[in-house]
Amino acid sequence: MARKFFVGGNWKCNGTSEEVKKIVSTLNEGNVVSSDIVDVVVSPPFVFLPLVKSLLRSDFQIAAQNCWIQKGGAYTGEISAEMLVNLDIPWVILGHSERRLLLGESNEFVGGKVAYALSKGLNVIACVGETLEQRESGATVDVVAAQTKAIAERISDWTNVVLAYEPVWAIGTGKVATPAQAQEVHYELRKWLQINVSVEVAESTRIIYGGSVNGANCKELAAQPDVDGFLVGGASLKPEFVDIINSATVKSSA
Ligand SMILES: O=C(CO)COP(=O)(O)O
Repeated sequence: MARKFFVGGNWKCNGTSEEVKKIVSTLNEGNVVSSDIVDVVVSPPFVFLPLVKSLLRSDFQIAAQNCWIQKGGAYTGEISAEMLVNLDIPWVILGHSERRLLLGESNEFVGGKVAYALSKGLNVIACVGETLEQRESGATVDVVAAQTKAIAERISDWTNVVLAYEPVWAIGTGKVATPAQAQEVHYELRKWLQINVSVEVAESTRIIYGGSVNGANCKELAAQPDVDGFLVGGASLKPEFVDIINSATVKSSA
């Protein structure tokens, strides 16, 4: 069965309520392809989740950018999976490289978060990716495999997981991976899933690419056989996000 194209917009730590309203109205007016061929999920900062939920078109979904590894409680500054469920937020991004690198989230910690979020009924966009140094030393596949393994060891059902390959050197740098570079790592990740999880999970799990995706480069990336969509940062705050969503047609017309 074909994997449904998936486009996530990670707004990161950006925006005022006025700006958020503007972004949402641009999306609401956007002429996008049918939700039969693409899942669109936008991820505002926590404080804007209710606002975005109240305004956003009903064919788009919402993700939080993180959640805690276990049940809520005395964890100052954290947001629990239970709270997201309570607010009817269906998705969460976990293991983003900005959290891994700036806040020291380990592979095991991210794996634990993915397992806990899934156990509470959330859908997870789980991020993996290598640094420039790791790429230059030839460690890319080992790094993303280790990150994926820490997740795979803790979960038994991949149905509600989207895997996002985001090479750190391509994030926010304007230095996008070439379609061949993205395809190579996506292929390796799928092979890893096939060998270490199952053929079915490898075939059905969406592996999306993130790192300087924009309206101009999305189509060529989308044409790669193992690229099932995108996780977009900077360009998800701009009108061109609509063009990125519509790159789903590259797949449906293939
Ligand atoms: O980190 C990203 C999405 O999660 C990618 O960010 P940019 O698209 O701004 O490079």
